[in-house]
Amino acid sequence: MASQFIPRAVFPTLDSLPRSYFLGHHKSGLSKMKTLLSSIDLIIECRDYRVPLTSRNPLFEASLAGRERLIIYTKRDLGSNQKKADLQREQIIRQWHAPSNILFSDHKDRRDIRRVLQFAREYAANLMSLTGLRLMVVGMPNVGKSSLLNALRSQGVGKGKAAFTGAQPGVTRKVATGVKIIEGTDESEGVYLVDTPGVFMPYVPDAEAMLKLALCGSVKDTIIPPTMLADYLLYHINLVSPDLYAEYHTPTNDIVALLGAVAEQTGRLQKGGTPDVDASALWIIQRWRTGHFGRFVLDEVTEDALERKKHEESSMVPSFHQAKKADKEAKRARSKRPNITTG
Ligand SMILES: Nc1nc2c(ncn2[C@@H]2O[C@H](COP(=O)(O)OP(=O)(O)OP(=O)(O)O)[C@@H](O)[C@H]2O)c(=O)[nH]1
Repeated sequence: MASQFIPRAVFPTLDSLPRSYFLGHHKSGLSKMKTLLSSIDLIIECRDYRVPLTSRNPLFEASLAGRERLIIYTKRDLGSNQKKADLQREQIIRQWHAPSNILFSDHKDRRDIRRVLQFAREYAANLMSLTGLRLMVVGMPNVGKSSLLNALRSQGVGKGKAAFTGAQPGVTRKVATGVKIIEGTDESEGVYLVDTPGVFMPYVPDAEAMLKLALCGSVKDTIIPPTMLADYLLYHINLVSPDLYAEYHTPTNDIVALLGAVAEQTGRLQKGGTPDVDASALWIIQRWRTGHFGRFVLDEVTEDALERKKHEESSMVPSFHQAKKADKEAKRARSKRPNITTG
């Protein structure tokens, strides 16, 4: 009888992983956002549906505090199968934010985009501003801010793309000028949305959070070794169902074996026919980011987990200076150790 497959219950993360990705344009973008605040009526903060807790950036709390916010959990289509468990999770997230408004979105779903537009329309009507409503969209890198802006503009005023989007973080580098997403009426000028560059947090508290953010594409794919990231993905896939990669391999916790099989079957081979493990790892990761190998959430979303997160955050918001120092120390420690390999 074949032995039963047992997925890993925990993923062993390394303390020496980089925990910072706070770049120059993140810092300057955030300063610019602060200077614009007085002309902004409402902030739309995007967070990634697959990491609802981990993609909350404490920098936005500190810098945009006191401003009214609509939180939109983006990329819902990549984390939800629209099953009962998904709806329950969304309910927990709603309760977490109550009484604030939150929405979930898939930028290609017209109903989701209509809900955001409806919210903006009602907000504008309540404000009764003659000069129109100005919104600013903020969020971590690659969370889908520019895609949301384009979708709102397309559906709201029937116009084409106003912002570049891309699969890697950092496509938007500067705070843009507002683009119209809802036409004005005789009484007002309409609704404008300002796009901003993604801003990463100064320091990521634990190594696993960094792996989650990297897997969702918030940091460049060169920051974490691809094999390690693919291994982290395999750990999650196995918790959902190893059937998700059945066309490549039988259930396994061995990332090198899976990547070898993927390399063979997709032709990712180096000279001499050896498997190109890094290229295969990046391929699997990119496939997951486009909805293959399962749609699931990486954070544990339970009432207890939310409480724990709140507690953690209240006891720790390191300054940029502290974060840089901690990152330098981690880099020094890394350079003294042998290369990181997995499997
Ligand atoms: N499946 C899916 N993909 C999305 C969604 N929203 C955005 N994306 C994809 O995510 C990637 C990043 O989207 P962007 O809109 O460029 O993200 P951004 O937040 O503006 O990125 P920065 O330039 O780093 O600030 C692109 O490949 C988009 O196609 C969504 O709702 N569902």
